[in-house]
Amino acid sequence: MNLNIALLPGDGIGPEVLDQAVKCLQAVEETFNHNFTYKEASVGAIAIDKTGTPLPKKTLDLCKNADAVLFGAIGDPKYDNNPTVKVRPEQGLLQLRKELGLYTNIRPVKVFSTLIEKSPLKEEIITNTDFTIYRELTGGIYFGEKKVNESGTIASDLCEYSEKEISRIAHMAFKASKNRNNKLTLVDKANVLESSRLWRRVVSKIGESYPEVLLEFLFVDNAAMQIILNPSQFDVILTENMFGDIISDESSVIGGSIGLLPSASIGDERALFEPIHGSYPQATGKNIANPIASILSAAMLLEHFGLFEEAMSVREAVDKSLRKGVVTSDLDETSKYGTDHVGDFIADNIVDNPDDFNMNDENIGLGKSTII
Ligand SMILES: NC(=O)c1ccc[n+]([C@@H]2O[C@H](COP(=O)([O-])OP(=O)(O)OC[C@H]3O[C@@H](n4cnc5c(N)ncnc54)[C@H](O)[C@@H]3O)[C@@H](O)[C@H]2O)c1
Ligand SMILES: CC(C)[C@H](C(=O)O)[C@@H](O)C(=O)O
Ligand SMILES: [Mg+2]
Repeated sequence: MNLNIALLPGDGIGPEVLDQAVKCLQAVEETFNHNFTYKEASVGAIAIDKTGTPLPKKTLDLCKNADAVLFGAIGDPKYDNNPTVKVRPEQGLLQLRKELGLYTNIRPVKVFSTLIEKSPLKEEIITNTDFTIYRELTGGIYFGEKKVNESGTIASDLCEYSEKEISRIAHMAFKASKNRNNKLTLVDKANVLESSRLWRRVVSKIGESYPEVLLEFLFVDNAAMQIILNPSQFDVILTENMFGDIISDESSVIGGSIGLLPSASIGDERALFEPIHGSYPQATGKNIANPIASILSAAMLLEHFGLFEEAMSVREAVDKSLRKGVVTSDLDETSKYGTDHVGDFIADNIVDNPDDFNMNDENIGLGKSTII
């Protein structure tokens, strides 16, 4: 298959982890005889430094003309620590999501059996954790009208949703539940927020067309607790933009490190793949960031284009690195391996062995296809 992939390394550890994902895609190309082309462009703080804007037109055009975007991370302390600054790196990512119409963000959460003892939670709580968060990505409080009064003493962010915005991701989430364990949990704050009540009405109505899927509702404050108390009760979680952002970082704790969690952002025409973590500025240039979230995001990219064996070969290589202890220091304080060692190991272990592939192998961390 020919694929034209836009690479947006971004800031902080973004370039380091993205390099490892590209190495793995190149290994897939060689092993499975595909032809991917990569074109790189700047985004985030580095783009502001170069051009004054976090999403230069050149970058947006590259993404629009690509089959898919592979994204590193954005963000820089010089903006994080300055609330008065007007142009921010994060605006680049938000604008990109909006411009590409990436309304569904899929964040799979699963525990690798080899890492159970790395989790701060007890084994009996986290065993069998396997759920996917469907986070709405182009609406809600992130994109509503923002206001500050003249004296700068009152500020507001509007949280607005339309029926259309809710229904398009709801269908995606119901279909995903059908392919998994037929359970969908809508996480909201319908006891307080009008927008959440609209979510409940729209999702309940759509649920009538998916009678095999058990639809449950959970307030977000309770959900935050349940995810830690009893994560195996969840199958697919559907939620709005900001709640999804927060509960996905929380969920990453279950598996032992946020450096393991990938994501896919899907629209009707375009798709972008990125780790859920940020630019982890403290680690920039130190070769210590975990590249697995980025590598698994590349695996989700492969699945998106129907390259399931290829994606599985990447997942198996990731699993092997975990089993052999070729991991970064977030997973093993005594580890002598850096970001690039882990990336090299995984890329070197990408092999075409579909006969050995076994979905039920408990060593396979993210065994199931995560994208419908
Ligand atoms: N999608 C994105 O690009 C994205 C996501 C979140 C935050 N951000 C931005 O990143 C910057 C830093 O934000 P933050 O510190 O709140 O979040 P962060 O995700 O960058 O880091 C939080 C903590 O998670 C851990 N971590 C993150 N990535 C890791 C990796 N690959 N390997 C090992 N450990 C890892 C580290 O302990 C780190 O201190 C901010 O500017 C923020 O706006 C960007
Ligand atoms: C950087 C920020 C805009 C982004 C978000 O809040 O969506 C990040 O936290 C994420 O989870 O991708
Ligand atoms: Mg986030």
